[in-house]
Amino acid sequence: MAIVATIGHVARDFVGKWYLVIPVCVCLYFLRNRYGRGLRRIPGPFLQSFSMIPRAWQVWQGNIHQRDLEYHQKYGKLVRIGPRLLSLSDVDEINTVYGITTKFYKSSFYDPSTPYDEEGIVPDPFILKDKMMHSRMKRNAANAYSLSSVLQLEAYVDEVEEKLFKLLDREAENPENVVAFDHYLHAFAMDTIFMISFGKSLNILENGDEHKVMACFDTIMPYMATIGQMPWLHKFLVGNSFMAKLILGDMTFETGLMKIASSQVEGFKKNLDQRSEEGPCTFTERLLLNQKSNPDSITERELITHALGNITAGGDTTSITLRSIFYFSLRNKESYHRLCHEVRSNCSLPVAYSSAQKLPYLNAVIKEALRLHPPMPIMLGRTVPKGGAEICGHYIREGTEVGIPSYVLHRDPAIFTDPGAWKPERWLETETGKDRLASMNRAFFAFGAGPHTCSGRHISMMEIVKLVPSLLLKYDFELAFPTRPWTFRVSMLAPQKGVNVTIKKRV
Ligand code: HEM
Repeated sequence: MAIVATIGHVARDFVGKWYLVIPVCVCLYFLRNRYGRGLRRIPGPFLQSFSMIPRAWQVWQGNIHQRDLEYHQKYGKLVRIGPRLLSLSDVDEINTVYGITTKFYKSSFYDPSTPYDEEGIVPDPFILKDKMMHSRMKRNAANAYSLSSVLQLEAYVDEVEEKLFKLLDREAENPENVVAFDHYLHAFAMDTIFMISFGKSLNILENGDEHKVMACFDTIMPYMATIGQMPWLHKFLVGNSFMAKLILGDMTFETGLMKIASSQVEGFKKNLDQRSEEGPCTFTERLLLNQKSNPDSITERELITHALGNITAGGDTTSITLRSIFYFSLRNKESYHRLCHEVRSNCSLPVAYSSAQKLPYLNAVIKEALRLHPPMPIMLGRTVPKGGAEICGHYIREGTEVGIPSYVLHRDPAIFTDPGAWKPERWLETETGKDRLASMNRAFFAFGAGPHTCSGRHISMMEIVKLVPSLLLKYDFELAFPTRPWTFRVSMLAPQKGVNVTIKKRV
């Protein structure tokens, strides 16, 4: 009786203090987050287990790669970084989370990256949670990304390279000129990927960003990464057409870009009879040929989605890698000279992919650039499937989000000795040994892994393997401000600024 009376008193007091209802509910919600998600025993920063707000704020600040690295150094391989969010840095768990047969699926982190059109969600493989649909789409475009198709795209890359060389020749007229190389490499990569995909350059190199493609990515990437931490907010922001206009203004590149893309596709369709599988074919023509031989395999909407997806996924990532290659090797003179020596003794202009791809040190430099500064350094979120899963010796409930940040995994000192240092030679079997190289390759995560692994990696490698030797054959480079480090802000990607060089023409 006494207990009932006490409860009655508390309830009456509480009803009188109605203004406490909201704070009490919020506190209960935070406590449930902290203690009711089955992750209580997993170490991590204390505050972050109560709410996703601190994590979202950290991502917005742009240095989440550094924070995650510090957390893993302090707490170990498995860190709780949100109420239902775990960061993993364990090469042995790549297969569990990302492997070919895994049941883990893309988490809601990708929701703010989802494109919509008048028919609803655009089926972009990058964001698809539906595994059946994802594998169907990927299968039907696989030959367009294959190595043999990529070899047919070389001529398109050469055309954009010529434009770049003309501009750099002009810059080199005065060897004292400070050249914004980061911008040139970015414009080159955007023009090339559009050219490969649609057979026409965006011509950013010559005309600047008139379609606002780069500006749009610069705005949307931090949004995607930040709101990806609290994806339910997306429908009130860019997921809402009124708010999207307010936030993005006229920076939706899709209209201008779609116009060019659609007119190129119409042109290709008219001339498709003159094209054959043997090529040369642009990416879009290859998909149109697939459609012609099996009309049910790919719809027009999917075809455009694949091709426009290349622009979103392939322009910034490739230019980030190019910048890293030049920045790191120019800061390490010995490495730069070794690279120049290899290229200049084995290649001639115009550089063919088939010959340059055999250069061991060039390949090591590219891999080290992707290790030290992975273009997509953040955690690639996946949701634990029905029934839960065992990760790093812990049982993790279904619905929990987990993921590996490549920036952290690539700095695991147990796998990479002196992990913060630029050492391309670590990737040479002659200098590292077979076993160690195999374990490093297992931990190389710049392109992701499993069914969602990067579709365009061969395309990107072809561009890089052709361009870097061509530039080194034509010019001598030096950093304009050798003691001034580059800057970068991490969101979905990690685009750098401040890669300024001086250029001397050689040939
Ligand atoms: C150095 C350059 C590149 C890097 C480091 C890179 C990195 C990545 C990563 C990490 C993923 C996996 C994302 C995830 O699991 O959530 C991915 C997916 C993807 N990438 Fe790349 N990428 C590069 C270049 C390209 C290029 C040039 C293209 C297009 C031609 C491209 C097209 C794609 C596509 C379509 C996906 C989605 C694949 C899927 O989910 O099935 N990427 N990329």
